[in-house]
Amino acid sequence: MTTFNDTILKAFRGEETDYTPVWYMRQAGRSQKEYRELKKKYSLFEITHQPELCAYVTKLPVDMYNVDAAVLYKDIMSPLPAIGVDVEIQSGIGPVIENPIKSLKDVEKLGTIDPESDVPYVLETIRILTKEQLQVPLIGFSGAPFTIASYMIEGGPSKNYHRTKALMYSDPKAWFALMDKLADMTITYVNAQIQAGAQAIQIFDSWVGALNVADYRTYIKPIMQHIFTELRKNNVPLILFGVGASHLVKEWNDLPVDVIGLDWRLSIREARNLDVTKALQGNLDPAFLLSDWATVEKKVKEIIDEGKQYPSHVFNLGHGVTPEINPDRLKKLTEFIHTYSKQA
Ligand SMILES: O=C(O)CCc1c2[nH]c(c1CC(=O)O)Cc1[nH]c(c(CC(=O)O)c1CCC(=O)O)Cc1[nH]c(c(CC(=O)O)c1CCC(=O)O)Cc1[nH]c(c(CCC(=O)O)c1CC(=O)O)C2
Repeated sequence: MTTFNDTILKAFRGEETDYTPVWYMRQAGRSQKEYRELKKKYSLFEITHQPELCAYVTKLPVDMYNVDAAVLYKDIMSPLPAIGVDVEIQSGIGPVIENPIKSLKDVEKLGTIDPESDVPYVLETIRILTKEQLQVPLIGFSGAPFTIASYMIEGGPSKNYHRTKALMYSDPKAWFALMDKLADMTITYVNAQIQAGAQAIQIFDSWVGALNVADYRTYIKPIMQHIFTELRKNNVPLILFGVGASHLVKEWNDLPVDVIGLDWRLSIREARNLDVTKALQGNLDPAFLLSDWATVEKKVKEIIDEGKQYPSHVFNLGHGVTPEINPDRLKKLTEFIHTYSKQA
């Protein structure tokens, strides 16, 4: 019987580790053929509503790639039906919301989440994984208010978030009411994941990089401060991640988080030069995984070397695994990260 490997939790907490631990955003599903077979029969929501099946999908990459953590298979949209938002994931489009938020009146109609009755299957999946199946930590997650709000206001994926920003600028009352509702949802939902057994949490603020620093401070930072202050009471590591948000990393560094997740736009060295003091996670551009192996190796060594000069770094991609990435590549990459970082 193998023993529980908590290396990644140490790294999340800023402690030094024997090697650089690694997990990949969107490591579950996507490129795996076992998952694609399942997807012929079931939708994302159908999988996540069946705890045994969802646990299987979550654990698959841990077994296949030997990564140092599992990340729960579900979407950032998963808790929305509980607060009264009709969301559907449409193939080729992404999440689609029929009745977008337009005003304070719409915000006031939103309800609250009661995880034990609204999403019992999420909690059951976590229990199965952490009590029975995993020998590595399970990372739970939630979307952050800006990113979730962008889908709720735009009605689906967006390129420029114009409707979202227009509501934010023109109707602060509606905006802050929406932020408060989503902050409450996030806190309640994440607390329940932790109580069920999740050992670390990533908050995806994937699209907040669309805001400038001044607007981040006015419209978002106080809400994020509140969320992380509440979540911190659980004493599990907290990771904050966003895409195209290099200009915000100094703001993030002020928040009570343990780890900052970088995409590929800012190197680990550059982040340190900006006086970012938190543990860092990242940041191989997923595009490298479609390159020849020598090119991958060179870049990965560079990232590990930069991370090694500071006490803690968790390897990850700069954003999620894309469906066309060959699973063998992820297996080889994980092996290389483990071996090289032990020697470096
Ligand atoms: O697959 C896509 O990314 C396209 C559709 C899309 C989804 N959520 C979405 C998007 C992007 C958008 O349209 O804005 C919207 C979405 N989901 C998510 C994020 C956060 C992020 O990645 O920055 C975002 C926003 C940013 C982004 O698109 O990358 C997070 C997410 N979705 C999902 C997971 C779980 C997982 O992959 O294990 C996770 C998070 C955990 C992790 O990183 O591992 C799962 C998910 N969401 C979704 C799908 C496709 C399901 C289907 O086609 O039936 C799937 C499953 C799959 O990839 O096979 C739908």
